[in-house]
Amino acid sequence: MADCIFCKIASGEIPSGKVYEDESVLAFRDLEPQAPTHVLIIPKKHIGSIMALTGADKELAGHILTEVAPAVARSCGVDEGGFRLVANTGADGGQTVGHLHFHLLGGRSMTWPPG
Ligand SMILES: CCNS(=O)(=O)OC[C@H]1O[C@@H](n2cnc3c(N)ncnc32)[C@H](O)[C@@H]1O
Repeated sequence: MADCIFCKIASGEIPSGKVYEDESVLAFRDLEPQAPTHVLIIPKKHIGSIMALTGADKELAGHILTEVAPAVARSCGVDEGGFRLVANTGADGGQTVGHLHFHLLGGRSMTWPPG
């Protein structure tokens, strides 16, 4: 999507701290990290949010959850200590960038419930 900042990162128009990339997914460090490890995992394809996923995205979604997130967790060294994987969705969910992304936060203890 032309005016989507994460699409611009996915295309390389905007630089990012890449930690993982394949043909369909990109992961990069968050600009304002909320934990020692704070990585965003995004589909390169523009999908607005969790609510915009369709059956056609099942393989992509499964790839992110079963392969990419674990690989990023391992590469960031948070797989054993534990991490949080968050997809903020919509206004009440705190989503400010309208391109589906999963926050992978680790390196410190997380509190519950989330704020
Ligand atoms: C309030 C959470 N809102 S959010 O769940 O929508 O998360 C958006 C996240 O994108 C991050 N972000 C915005 N622009 C960039 C960028 N150019 N590079 C890396 N991270 C970015 C923000 O710091 C924020 O954590």
